[in-house]
Amino acid sequence: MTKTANLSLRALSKLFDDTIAVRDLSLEIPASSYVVLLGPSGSGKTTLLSMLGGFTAPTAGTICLDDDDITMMQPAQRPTATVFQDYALFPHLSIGDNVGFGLSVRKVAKAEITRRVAEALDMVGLKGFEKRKISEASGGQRQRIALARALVTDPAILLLDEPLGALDLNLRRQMQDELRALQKRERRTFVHVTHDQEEAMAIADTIVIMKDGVIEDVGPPQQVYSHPRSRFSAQFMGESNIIDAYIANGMADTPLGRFPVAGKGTAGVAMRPENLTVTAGEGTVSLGMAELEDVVFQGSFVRLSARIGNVAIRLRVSPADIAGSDKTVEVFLKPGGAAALQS
Ligand SMILES: Nc1ncnc2c1ncn2[C@@H]1O[C@H](COP(=O)(O)OP(=O)(O)OP(=O)(O)O)[C@@H](O)[C@H]1O
Repeated sequence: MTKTANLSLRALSKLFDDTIAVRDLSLEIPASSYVVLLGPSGSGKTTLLSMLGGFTAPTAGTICLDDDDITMMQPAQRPTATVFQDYALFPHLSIGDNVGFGLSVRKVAKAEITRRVAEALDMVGLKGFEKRKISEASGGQRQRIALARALVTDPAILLLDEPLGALDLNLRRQMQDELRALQKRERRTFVHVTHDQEEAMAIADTIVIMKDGVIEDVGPPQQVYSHPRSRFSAQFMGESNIIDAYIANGMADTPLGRFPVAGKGTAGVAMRPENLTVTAGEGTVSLGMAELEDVVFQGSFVRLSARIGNVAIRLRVSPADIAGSDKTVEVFLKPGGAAALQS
């Protein structure tokens, strides 16, 4: 059985000279979960991952695995393994020797290394590849070899720093599915850094959105997407219409009228383009007449840019919905389509 443990980050901070890379960050990561750290460049994702892996010492705060404080433990001593963005494979060693490297360094017996390398290669779909050369491996295979090399040490926590950054889009999607399936099968915790919000939504159990070294939003993909905590989170997770509002008792008064909102914020309202429509239906609320400014066909859907008075909005509708419509359309909010923002 795979070892697995709850990870607790408590008031973690990291200062580099006068830069605060991570600021008083606390987070509970339950055992066996897939966590994705998402955020723009410079938001502190890599620094946080590096503190989890033991490569960067926190300036303050603690990292605990269940009841063990591992904050100051050396990388090789802690039950973590890291897959680096560039994979850091040794080109002159065989695939098997690359995967077994960490075990040889730890002086594990040869027969056991052979067995565990075979197991790790099997986990990533490269059974029997031990003797092949790294130079013969494709981009996707290199990615899997790097994964196997991390998994061979039997880590409770696997840390992945932009693991799919070097792959083209199709392979990236395939590897996203494989990573998620591997994590579910192995039941280890994966902490995966990316700045790609689609990747985060495709694989995470929990998305942690970072900005300026702090957690801006956290939760399951559906929640972070449909009920973003802040304007930044709403915009970072894809297109969103954000409007000012006075919110009380689940109702928002806005320049587009009064309608129900979900969530407990008071700082504004976010509406995803797919939650606005040009056809009335059960439970829809009219937001008024809009002037269409741009119509872009994208195959299965159409993107509309429009203006209701002086409020610019974006909609995503089905091609049939706007067939034959003229420059002016009535815009409706779908039920549950507006989320209240906390900041
Ligand atoms: N070794 C270092 N020395 C000085 N400043 C650093 C160091 N490492 C990171 N920083 C700074 O800390 C902040 C956070 O950087 P970090 O690399 O953790 O962000 P990131 O979210 O991983 O960004 P990216 O997506 O570009 O990798 C940035 O302002 C960065 O310049």
